[in-house]
Amino acid sequence: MEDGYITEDGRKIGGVVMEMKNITLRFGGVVAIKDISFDIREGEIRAIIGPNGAGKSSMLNVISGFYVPQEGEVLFRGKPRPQMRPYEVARQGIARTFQNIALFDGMSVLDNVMTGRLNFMKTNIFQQAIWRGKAEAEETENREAVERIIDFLEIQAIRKTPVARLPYGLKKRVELARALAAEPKLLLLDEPMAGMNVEEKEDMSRFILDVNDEFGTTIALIEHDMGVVMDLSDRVVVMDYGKKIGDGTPDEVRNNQDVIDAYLGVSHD
Ligand SMILES: Nc1ncnc2c1ncn2[C@@H]1O[C@H](COP(=O)(O)OP(=O)(O)OP(=O)(O)O)[C@@H](O)[C@H]1O
Repeated sequence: MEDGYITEDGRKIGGVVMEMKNITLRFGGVVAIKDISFDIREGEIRAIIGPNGAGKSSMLNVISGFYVPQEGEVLFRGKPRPQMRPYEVARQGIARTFQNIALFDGMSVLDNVMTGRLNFMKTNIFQQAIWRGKAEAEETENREAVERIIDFLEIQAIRKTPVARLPYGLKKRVELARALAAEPKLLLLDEPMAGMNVEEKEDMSRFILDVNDEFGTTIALIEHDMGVVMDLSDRVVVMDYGKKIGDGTPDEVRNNQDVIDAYLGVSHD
């Protein structure tokens, strides 16, 4: 597994992109993450699952660089990473979605997805005033990239619709579109299927698989519901009460007694 592995469906998974080494994260007296280690490989769909309060969101925030753990180390492409501002995270090629949808409600789908391109907009307002041609070329390029993503996620019909008018499942898809507009190498999804009905979950699963397949995007996602990620993920980390209780392929994890107990609510301390 040194340099990667081949999945059952024949996809090549590369070397380690991100490594979490003995991470411990505390909030005052609460230990949200206790001495957890795992890695994420290039091209992989990696899920972190666990019951309520297991520490998944905290872990996603450590991966994204928003939280710095009190103990342990996060290596991104082999280098330790410091706490970072959101734009610095974006420049590293990392984009994320949020559990509570974070879109601009009054703006159209198209404009919301455009905000994902901010890092590609090089000309500033003064350059735009004196050098209109360059600004226009840049705008065209960004619009084309956004339209491609809108087509890819099959949201053409709602491109001009204000986000506030959309049903929940579509809002989640628009959020995914905005994250993709940043052309991330690593995409972090925060409970992408939470609150969705069965059909919406199936759609979202298909889009996640398509994104990974089409763009080769490495995807790390956290999810409460064990069922939905099993068909989707290459490898799964299972957390419970801040600890890692399982890590492996979906089949390995499904048959792990600690995992079964955690999901049935059996205490194991
Ligand atoms: N900002 C914070 N301040 C204090 N405690 C926190 C904070 N964030 C999380 N916690 C605590 O850390 C523990 C792990 O929470 P976390 O939100 O990471 O779990 P989770 O697995 O994402 O839960 P859920 O599935 O309910 O979203 C919980 O006990 C929670 O109360």
